[in-house]
Amino acid sequence: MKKISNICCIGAGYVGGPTMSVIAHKCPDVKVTVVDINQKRIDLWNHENPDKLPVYEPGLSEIVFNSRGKNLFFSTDVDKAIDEADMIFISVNTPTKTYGKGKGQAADLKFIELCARNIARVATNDKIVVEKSTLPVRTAEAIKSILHNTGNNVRFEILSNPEFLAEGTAIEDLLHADRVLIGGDDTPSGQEAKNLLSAVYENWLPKERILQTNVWSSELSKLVANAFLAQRVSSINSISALCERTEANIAEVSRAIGHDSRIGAKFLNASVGFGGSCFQKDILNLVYIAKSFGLNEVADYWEQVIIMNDYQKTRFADNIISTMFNTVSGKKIVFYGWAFKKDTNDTRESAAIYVANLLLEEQANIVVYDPQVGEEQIYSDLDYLGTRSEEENRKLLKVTTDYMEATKDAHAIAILTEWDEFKTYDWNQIHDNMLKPAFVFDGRRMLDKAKMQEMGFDYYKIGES
Ligand SMILES: NC(=O)c1ccc[n+]([C@@H]2O[C@H](COP(=O)([O-])OP(=O)(O)OC[C@H]3O[C@@H](n4cnc5c(N)ncnc54)[C@H](O)[C@@H]3O)[C@@H](O)[C@H]2O)c1
Ligand SMILES: O=c1ccn([C@@H]2O[C@H](COP(=O)(O)OP(=O)(O)O[C@H]3O[C@H](CO)[C@@H](O)[C@H](O)[C@H]3O)[C@@H](O)[C@H]2O)c(=O)[nH]1
Repeated sequence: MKKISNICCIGAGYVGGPTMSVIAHKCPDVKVTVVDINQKRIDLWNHENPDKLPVYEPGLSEIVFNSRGKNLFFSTDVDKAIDEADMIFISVNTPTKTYGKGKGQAADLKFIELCARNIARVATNDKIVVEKSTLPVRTAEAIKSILHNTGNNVRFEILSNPEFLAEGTAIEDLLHADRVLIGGDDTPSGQEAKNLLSAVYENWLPKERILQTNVWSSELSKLVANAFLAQRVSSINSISALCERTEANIAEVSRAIGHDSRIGAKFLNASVGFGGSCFQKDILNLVYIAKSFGLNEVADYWEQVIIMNDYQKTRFADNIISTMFNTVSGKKIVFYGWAFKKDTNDTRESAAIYVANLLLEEQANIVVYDPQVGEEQIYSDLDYLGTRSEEENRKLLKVTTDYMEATKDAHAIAILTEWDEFKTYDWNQIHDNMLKPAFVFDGRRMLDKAKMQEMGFDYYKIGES
């Protein structure tokens, strides 16, 4: 095999869709087919209206519409795409297990195993199988074992190529990746496979940004990268609590420490807590792996990152309750934002869900506005927690598409996502609309405190007293 000409990706989600679209865009000679068992998702990827794509990412629809039907295809015919491909990416979900051994911590690998078995069943010629999903260290071992025991003389080379894109900036991150990590065996065929995958990325990235390692280092590095990033957020959030008691200002502290080139300025924004489908899941996975090797101190060390994040979400909700005279029962609280960060429609593990849940426990009436997240998703997030009946959730929480109307007779506004548009609102009018005192709880540190106070708001910003 001299060059890859046919790629299949199993899993058309937040990673598979954007990643393969960029590969197709940058490698016009390679046919890329993204497959999924979810017919609805595939139909949306094939939709004629760019606003209907299942993933919202700035710049994504342009790239999809450029290549779709030429060398980029979305399909539910998984077997056909596997059969035709010389390189198969596995990009399916690997959520935290909700049952059995490792429940609540270990990664659920059932979707990965199904993919491996599917490939083993269908493949008739040699394939390179690439783990794109985030996986516990040594998962490639299990995939290898399934693939190598088919008895049909097909040779498989397994590579680990974890994805580092962040949602909201996926296209930028893919086009200008800091690094691409490729883990594979040091055998001649392993080396050849690593080089073939590297050649795909070299179509748009400088070679020195493509790092090759063994499979296990690659698998583990993905978990460690997320753990380090999340740890920074938890670290700064822990200090935000201290700032609120001491008249120190978290923005000034972040700036002061971030100027130290050894610390660096990124990922030091205090917030209502990190969300997203990855940070918590991957740290829990790291904790589980450490425990399974008897490394309890290592496990405890990383678990603290999650404990601090939970504390930050609870602290935010508690502060709303105590500031509003220790009761929010029957009070209208408007949520600006539900997504776990701006520029995405993804709500997985969003802090908003947990803050809402805590306030609903206190019988608050919540009205949610998010520019990209719809009613169905918001109720499904809440119902999933199972805290109260579906009827009760719909009675206590409403979803709106009118951010201004929502503020009429509201007691408070809580900012949960840092959507840029919130800065452009007519906050004077919002103040007029609200009951007084008009509370704003800024969980994303978006607005100018002095101006908000001048307008008459009772304004609370994370990390400032
Ligand atoms: N979301 C991110 O920003 C991000 C970034 C880096 C890495 N990751 C990792 O990438 C992986 C995928 O994440 P995601 O956010 O894209 O998940 P996702 O849930 O959005 O998409 C996964 C897709 O895989 C499909 N699928 C599951 N089993 C299948 C099977 N047997 N055959 C065909 N399709 C199947 C599902 O229907 C779903 O559409 C995870 O391991 C995640 O940890 C995610
Ligand atoms: O200074 C910061 C930075 C981030 N966050 C929050 O942290 C969460 C995660 O943000 P981010 O990392 O930007 O988005 P993700 O899409 O979750 O991306 C992370 O998780 C992906 C999935 O594994 C990795 O590929 C990325 O490299 C990694 O950044 C969000 O809720 C952010 O609001 C903060 O509160 N403060």
